[in-house]
Amino acid sequence: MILSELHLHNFRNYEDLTVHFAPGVNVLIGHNAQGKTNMLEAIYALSLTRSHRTHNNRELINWQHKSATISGIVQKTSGRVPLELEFTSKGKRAKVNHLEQARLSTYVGQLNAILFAPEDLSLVKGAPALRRHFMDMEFSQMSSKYLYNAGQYRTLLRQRNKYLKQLKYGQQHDKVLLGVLSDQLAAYGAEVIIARYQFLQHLEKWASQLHEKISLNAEQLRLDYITQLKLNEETTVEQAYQDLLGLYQSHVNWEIEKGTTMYGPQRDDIHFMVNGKNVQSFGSQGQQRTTALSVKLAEIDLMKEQTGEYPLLLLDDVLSELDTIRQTHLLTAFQDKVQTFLTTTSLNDVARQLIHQPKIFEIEHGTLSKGETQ
Ligand SMILES: Nc1ncnc2c1ncn2[C@@H]1O[C@H](COP(=O)(O)OP(=O)(O)OP(=O)(O)O)[C@@H](O)[C@H]1O
Repeated sequence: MILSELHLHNFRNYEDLTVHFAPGVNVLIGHNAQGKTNMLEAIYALSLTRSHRTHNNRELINWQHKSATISGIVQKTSGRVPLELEFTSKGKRAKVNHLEQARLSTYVGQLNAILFAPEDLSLVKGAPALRRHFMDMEFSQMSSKYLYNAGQYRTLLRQRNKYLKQLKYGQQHDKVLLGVLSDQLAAYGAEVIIARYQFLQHLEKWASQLHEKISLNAEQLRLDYITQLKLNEETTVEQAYQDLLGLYQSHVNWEIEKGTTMYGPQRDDIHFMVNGKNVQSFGSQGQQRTTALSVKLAEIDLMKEQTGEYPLLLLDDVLSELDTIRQTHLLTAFQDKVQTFLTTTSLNDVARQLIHQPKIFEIEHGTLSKGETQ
């Protein structure tokens, strides 16, 4: 898919902007704090209805105004789809083909984008919450069912945790309601766990091929989904539900003592195994980077496999962080198939010879000089 045009109105430091992108590589160049990341953030938000760097929508609205709009035209094999998102202090509204969507889960998936920023290099060595967030963001784009189940799970988890705290401090005594919450939580939790397990298996298939290439055939990558349930390829959602419910039922007193939910997908993790060893604990920094890169790039193939369309690739200032082999991989593997947006402060950081006919935009104080094809 291709984002052919983007309009920003009072989004961050952009007051009014219309930009036409090239189907190939778009380079956004500018000094620090001019609006390069803001533009990638706008594209990412148009895809997922939320920013990759803040949960607070208010931050997306220009300081002088009360609402912000991002809109754009997506070209897919099935046709042209206009998308629009409006952020106000009260919330957000999403439109597909000019029709407002009652549920965000019917909006997400219209435009798919993979964002790769320097902080993604810590996908491997960072905290487990980062990897869970990664799974949620990526799998939600591929499956509205996953998006819905994960959202329901989060809401119920908050309710159950609150209730467990009330039981702990004697503000509630009735365990029947806890049983009801446990049952519902186990049902959504099982859906999330099984979907993550299955998506990770597909992701592993693509990531291991890429990892082998980038490491020049020296390394084999495996992705292990770490969960409290015992899973195999035959495990059904129903079995996972029974197992998770069983854990809640048999540890009810411990959970009340802790005042929080101790079981479920909010405790899961991914282990990245390189040549059989966990690269988080035993890998060099280079191996961790290669792993993060392979996994991120693998999502492109996975999305194509799951949705029939290549996503957009958003590269926020990552080229300067990668050595020549990894840069070459990043730029050569996908640029003829995938519309790419990359930000940089200087073209010296970009191996220009690797990019075929980039369209270059200079960004200064939230305005854009006309894009030129080089
Ligand atoms: N809500 C907002 N309203 C107006 N301006 C904003 C808002 N949020 C951020 N900005 C401005 O946007 C600019 C930052 O833009 P951005 O994060 O895109 O920088 P960048 O060009 O990617 O720079 P770097 O190369 O340092 O990452 C800053 O000048 C900041 O003051």
